Amino acid sequence: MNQDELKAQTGKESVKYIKSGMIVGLGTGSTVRYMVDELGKQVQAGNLTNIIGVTTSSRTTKQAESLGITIKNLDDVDHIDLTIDGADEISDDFQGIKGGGGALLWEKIVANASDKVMWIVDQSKLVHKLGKFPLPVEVIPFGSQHVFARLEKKGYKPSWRMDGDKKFRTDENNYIIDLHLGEIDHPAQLADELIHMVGVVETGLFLNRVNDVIVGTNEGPKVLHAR
Ligand SMILES: O=C(CO)[C@H](O)[C@H](O)COP(=O)(O)O
Repeated sequence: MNQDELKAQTGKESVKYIKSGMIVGLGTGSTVRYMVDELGKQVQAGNLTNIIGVTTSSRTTKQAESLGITIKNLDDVDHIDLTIDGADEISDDFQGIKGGGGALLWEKIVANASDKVMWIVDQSKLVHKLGKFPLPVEVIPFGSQHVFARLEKKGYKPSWRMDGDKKFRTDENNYIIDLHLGEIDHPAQLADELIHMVGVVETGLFLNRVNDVIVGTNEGPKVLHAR
């Protein structure tokens, strides 16, 4: 199976964990698109009822609403039962890098409000150590060139996330700086250092945040329990 077929497999499989009446966090990305498509089908068929979705990006909101899934703002619900989201890398000890799609800030806020978090990935996302995938760091535009320079001085090999010939803008109108780090030996220490840099809003390091992972493999979907 190619990567896209594996993404479709895990996306579809994850909908089996959604039950009628649930408030569901809907992630962002190409794997999540398959999950939202399948959820839409189940809602339209009447197999899943009273589902409320809380989205992690304007892109997912648009897709979910077009399929007839009821969407509420995070502040209009008191909790989320289950959030299903993609990931860019997952290490042996279930730490993750997210934000390849630029939605890391809302994704982390939604994950924090969730009773359970499930990541859906194809097998290529499983790594021994994090860091091959560039680490996204969301920064506010004001003074961001100085943040960039500081990251460069630290040897973190930053690059601006681009959208054509303009800097990419997140749903909060911020920029993303991607760090090309190579293997990250101490992710918690790095997350702590980055979040304390003035101007940094959030990082794509998702540490101790996932409960279950569904991996799309050639032998079918595999469920891994993180905690
Ligand atoms: O974190 C994300 C978006 O901000 C995505 O979940 C992550 O980039 C994985 O995307 P895809 O399923 O397209 O590979």
